[in-house]
Amino acid sequence: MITKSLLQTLVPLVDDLARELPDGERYRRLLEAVRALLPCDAAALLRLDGGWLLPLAVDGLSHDTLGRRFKVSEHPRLQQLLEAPGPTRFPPDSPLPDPYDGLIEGVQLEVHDCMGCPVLLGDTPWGVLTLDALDKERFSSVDLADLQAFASLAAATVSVVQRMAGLAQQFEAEHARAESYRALAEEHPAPTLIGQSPAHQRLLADIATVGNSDLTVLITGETGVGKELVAQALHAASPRASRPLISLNCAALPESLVESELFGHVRGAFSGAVADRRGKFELADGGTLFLDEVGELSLSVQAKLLRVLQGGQLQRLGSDREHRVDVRVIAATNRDLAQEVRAGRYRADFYHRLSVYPLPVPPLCERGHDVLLLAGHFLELNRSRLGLGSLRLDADAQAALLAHRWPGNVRELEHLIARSALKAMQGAAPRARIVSLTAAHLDLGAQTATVDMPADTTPPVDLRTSLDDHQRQRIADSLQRHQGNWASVARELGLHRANLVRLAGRLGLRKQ
Ligand SMILES: Nc1ncnc2c1ncn2[C@@H]1O[C@H](COP(=O)(O)OP(=O)(O)OP(=O)(O)O)[C@@H](O)[C@H]1O
Repeated sequence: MITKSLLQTLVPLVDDLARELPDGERYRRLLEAVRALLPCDAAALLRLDGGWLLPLAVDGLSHDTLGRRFKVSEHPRLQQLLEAPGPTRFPPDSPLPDPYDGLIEGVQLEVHDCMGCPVLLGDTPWGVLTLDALDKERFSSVDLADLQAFASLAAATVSVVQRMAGLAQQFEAEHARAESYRALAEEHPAPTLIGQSPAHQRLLADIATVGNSDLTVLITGETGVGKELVAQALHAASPRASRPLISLNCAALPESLVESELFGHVRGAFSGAVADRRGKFELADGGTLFLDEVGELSLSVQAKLLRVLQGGQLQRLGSDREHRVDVRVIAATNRDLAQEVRAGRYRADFYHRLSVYPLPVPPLCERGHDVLLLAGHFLELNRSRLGLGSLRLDADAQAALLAHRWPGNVRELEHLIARSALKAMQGAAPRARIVSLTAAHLDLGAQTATVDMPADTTPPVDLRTSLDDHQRQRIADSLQRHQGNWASVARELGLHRANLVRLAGRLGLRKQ
């Protein structure tokens, strides 16, 4: 039976359906209403994507939950909710692990009462609505029909969002992915750029604007900010999405090989060329070519590339035949190419040809609380990899993550979480269901303090010199820890090996 209070809560939400509201706000209001009416400590709305459930909105759960991606096959409660025809309440003594154990805001406790309902668009599962409480009998008086009413409203909200965005095609694609989620034993969720900060929103808007064009894009940004993921997102947003995205890391190959990798070669073009081979340009025909670390190309390769970009024609090494290619180029660099041009190390014409649409990716320290969402994403990956029930952040760990400057950006965070998860697991009680990461596991204090509070007891030094000193010290310390293994040092510091080697050369730690 529909009660008066249910009606009073639902009517404003029905009104919302006909109003212009940001998508996030719609979902937030829905969950707020769920929490106002049903006696839960947390509620979440998750969207199905292949074999994964992605939280779209959470209320009462720690902020990092929004960045987590839950693999359905690893979370039996979510799987059961998704497959049920209607609402399910789990028995309070159910032995099944709860995906939100340890994630209820502000407490480290396990969830004790849990219910949820599939959200269906037509007959197709679109996602789930979940409710959790910290004590055992909280939901005993809840009428499952109330939960069903909210799930139906969630479905209506989703339909409105999709129609308003004119996403008919995406709607079809999502249906296809949702339909076959059991068949999709995917190891990783489709790559998504995680974040909600204003800087991140601007990046997404830029991707949407230029993605749907054939313009050449130059993605810039510090090491580890996610330039490669941005390139993938640009390709996915383009009319070439169903065609190949071919990548070449320009820093990883010596000059002679870069040319043959890019343009291909014919048999006998050089010793070792035992057969004709197509280059990346030909492989990317009709699609996109991603040139990573494009700042590392030599002047002579830049000249050859420029000719292909201008004329759309190339010759394989050792051949005089011309091949016509239709390729969109996306390039990325962490160098300041304008500065490289001024220093005579980069061709001005090539630089201008590449940067038709310059796309800067903001450093992590400018993305506010996105660091927690990203931490949540990496925590869930590590939870799964280590076979843990739950991997959560203590409040002091969250504060430490927010205070750190992240010179190695998202990659540094990714490696830090992997390292700290291992430490936390080793320190936890055997077979602990919830493992908590503390600030001590993250061990960021000294680094954060050093960056935040430069010592002022010594005579003043310019910023460049003090930065160099700091970097020299960190690399030297890490080298000692890893017995001189440069690959391990690069991993620890969140740098590409080639960039680390170059930096170490400049700092006098290694012969150039
Ligand atoms: N917004 C994001 N959401 C999820 N994962 C991200 C995001 N940004 C970066 N990552 C992850 O961080 C790691 C580093 O990202 P990526 O390799 O794209 O950085 P990059 O800028 O290309 O680095 P480099 O300059 O060193 O080549 C990858 O594992 C990537 O998946």
